[in-house]
Amino acid sequence: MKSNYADDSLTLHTDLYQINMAESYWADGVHNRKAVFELYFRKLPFGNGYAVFAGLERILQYLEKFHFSESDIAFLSEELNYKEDFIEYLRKLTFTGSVYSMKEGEIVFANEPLLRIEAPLVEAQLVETALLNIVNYQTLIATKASRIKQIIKNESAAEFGSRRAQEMDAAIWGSRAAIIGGFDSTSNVRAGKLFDIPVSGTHAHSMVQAYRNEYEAFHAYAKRHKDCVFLVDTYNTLKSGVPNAIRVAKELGDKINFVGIRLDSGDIAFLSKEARRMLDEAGFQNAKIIVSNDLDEYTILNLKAQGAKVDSFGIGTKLITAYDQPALGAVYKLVSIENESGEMKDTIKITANAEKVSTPGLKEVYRIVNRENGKAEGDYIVMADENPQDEERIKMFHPVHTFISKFVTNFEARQLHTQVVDGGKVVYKSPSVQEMKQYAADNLELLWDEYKRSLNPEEYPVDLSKKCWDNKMRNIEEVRNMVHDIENQ
Ligand SMILES: Nc1ncnc2c1ncn2[C@@H]1O[C@H](COP(=O)(O)OP(=O)(O)OP(=O)(O)O)[C@@H](O)[C@H]1O
Ligand SMILES: O=P(O)(O)OC[C@H]1O[C@H](OP(=O)(O)OP(=O)(O)O)[C@H](O)[C@@H]1O
Ligand SMILES: O=C(O)c1cccnc1
Repeated sequence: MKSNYADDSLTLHTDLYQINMAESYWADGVHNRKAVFELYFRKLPFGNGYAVFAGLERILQYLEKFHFSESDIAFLSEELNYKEDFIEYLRKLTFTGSVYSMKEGEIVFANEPLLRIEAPLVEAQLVETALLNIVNYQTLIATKASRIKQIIKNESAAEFGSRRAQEMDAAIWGSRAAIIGGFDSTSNVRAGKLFDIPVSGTHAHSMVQAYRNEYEAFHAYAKRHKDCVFLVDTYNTLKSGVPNAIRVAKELGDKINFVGIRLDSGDIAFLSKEARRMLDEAGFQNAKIIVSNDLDEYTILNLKAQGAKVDSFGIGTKLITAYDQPALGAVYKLVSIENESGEMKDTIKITANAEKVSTPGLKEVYRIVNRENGKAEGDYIVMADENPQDEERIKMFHPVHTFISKFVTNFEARQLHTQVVDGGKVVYKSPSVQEMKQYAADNLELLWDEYKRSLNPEEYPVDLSKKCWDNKMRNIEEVRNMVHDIENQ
């Protein structure tokens, strides 16, 4: 590493092109035009029917501290040769905009804004990379954790992934995201300290190997630890590990709290059933069986189908690396910008793929909850000056296949965005991580089971209001006309 900069900041944690665009905006005098960007993803990960939003707390920390430090400025000026006048401008730059966001733990879907940034163009542009980086990872892991927990259901889930995470930041923030998604504990001690989340752990094969003798190793562990989980698969699970665990537990009696055993290899279904029988026969009906070894929602579902006797699952690699889908693919799109006369004008990004066309304008997202059954009918995106709660009956229709529609009455429209930053000041206090976890669990209750199943879930409706849809069509038409005019020039 070149140097340990004492004043290193996260402000340069951006793509070079953001700074290049910032320079052009500034030189052209449009940098302070008010811009509105939305952050959203287009497709749910893992084939899941919903996602769990996470990342806001780190975004707030980042935005609050957003400024170019002396060493940042020196790098831009001396190494990247930005001109002095622009450098002087950057020196004083902070984030002065406003941010509206989903709460962490919110159940979210494709094509709805998770965050809305309203800020001077240059500021909103410069923060894009970091915001996407944070939300893409944390939301992905919270979603994977929730998906796994949906299969686990009542048994406990421990996050064991630090050694396999994509470096240290991912381990720490991934542990936190796992708890938000429904996990009960993490093995990462620093995550426990930073986020006040439960830490849990057993011991590794190395301890048994170090003593060579399994029985002695368990004894040594029990000498210093009241709560004991013995890892029983170092030599032979059923012939040595489980008998040694039982022997030590019997010998030490009340001196320890024999929590149980951990299985980490072999046929977990078979071994767990046999181990359960042996523990029960020895009088340890309350001893728990913890299992680990490359687990994910698929293996866990399969183990359950085989009647495996498991009380707790330890899950590392496949959770923390989002093994089967390593990127969420959230994007950050400009939806409205101030023109030279100070009016806000919608902007749109068009592609040949109808699903990828952005939805222009300043918008709000509501969750439409049926008052009769307490279940969500879908999410409803409206223009900012609309309030669905003022209406008696709303028509919800699919934004691409518009013939798919339904009328909803007797509903509650819950606004999903909260203002979290106002004029550069953070105005939101993050709840505890445990509260976020509870919030996610409570909000999952709003969904019919059909949206929550892990295989081929039903598509949850995320619809546009008529006004929002008309506005989108008008913008598409305007762009078409513009392209047509250029073609005919
Ligand atoms: N009964 C089972 N049904 C389905 N999958 C299982 C079952 N038991 C174990 N598995 C899974 O099979 C995969 C392969 O386990 P494998 O047998 O290769 O591990 P191992 O060789 O015993 O242990 P190690 O990790 O030390 O190599 C793991 O993901 C494990 O969780
Ligand atoms: O399997 P994961 O879901 O990633 O969970 C974490 C794994 O980390 C530990 O073993 P380690 O990887 O150190 O060695 P092992 O694979 O040889 O058991 C532990 O015993 C788990 O198997
Ligand atoms: O505590 C454990 O058993 C543990 C922690 C991290 C990785 N594997 C296992």
